[in-house]
Amino acid sequence: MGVAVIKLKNPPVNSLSLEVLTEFVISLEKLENDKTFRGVIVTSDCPGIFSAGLDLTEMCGKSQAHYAEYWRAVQELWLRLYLSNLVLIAAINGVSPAGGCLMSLTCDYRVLADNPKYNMGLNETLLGIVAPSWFKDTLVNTVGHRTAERALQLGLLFPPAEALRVGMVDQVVPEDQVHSTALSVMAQWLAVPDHARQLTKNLMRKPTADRLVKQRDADIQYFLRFISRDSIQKSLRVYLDKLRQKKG
Ligand SMILES: CCCCCC/C=C/CC(=O)SCCNC(=O)CCNC(=O)[C@H](O)C(C)(C)COP(=O)(O)OP(=O)(O)OC[C@H]1O[C@@H](n2cnc3c(N)ncnc32)[C@H](O)[C@@H]1OP(=O)(O)O
Repeated sequence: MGVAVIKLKNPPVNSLSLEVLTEFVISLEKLENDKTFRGVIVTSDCPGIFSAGLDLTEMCGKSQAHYAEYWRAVQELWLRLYLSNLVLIAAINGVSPAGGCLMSLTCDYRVLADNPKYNMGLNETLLGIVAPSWFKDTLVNTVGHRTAERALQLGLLFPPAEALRVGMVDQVVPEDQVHSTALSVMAQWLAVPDHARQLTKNLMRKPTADRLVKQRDADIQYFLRFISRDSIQKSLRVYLDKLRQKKG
């Protein structure tokens, strides 16, 4: 039925490095241009981890030019996913904090494996950083304003039952059924004529996407100022050190 599977593979945690973002955009572009494909299942090849989100090492101790290039790539992937003409279904087979969660929120439907470890949410505040307005918009459009406000301020990571309750995911299923469920949901979405579904998706999402499109450069400048602050760099370093020391 013309369904591709994109399996994120950047061990150990599928962090969204510049290379991963760039490759993802290229893969999507190819699929969008190949009329034999009408849908994509986005999933992970890393056991227990859908994606650890943006690659913190790309945002720490690098040059301004690097931060700008990185942030443009983050914007690009979000825009491509959010406005994709393809049906996108996230088969979430692992934990998905921050950018990992965002990626799934851009999809049309989310199936999450029922494992209490597989938390998801936008936890940026816990790192001492702030989710950009378009991250916030994506969450608000999915779970509503009040739930998003509380989740964003507290940096909440929701276990599967909670994620389902607040509408962050559409279905929670046993781990071994995530892929088959995504496939059967895909069949349902593909039963709708493409042009009508695509125009409707665009109608729902374009106003949100346009807000970023109209101010992409300003958004990059804001990111540069924010990420270059000593206090933010320090917060990121402390957070990364904590992650690294966990093993020791
Ligand atoms: C104005 C605009 C402001 C911009 C704001 C930008 C917004 C940010 C969005 C983001 O996505 S920030 C990233 C947020 N991500 C997280 O908080 C997740 C952090 N990671 C974890 O919680 C855990 O690693 C995990 C995903 C639950 C997996 O746990 P596990 O025990 O399996 O693995 P670890 O031992 O913790 O990690 C292995 C290895 O990977 C490194 N690592 C983990 N996450 C990241 C990451 N996001 N980026 C880069 N590297 C990461 C971790 O340090 C370990 O490294 P080594 O010790 O092996 O060197």
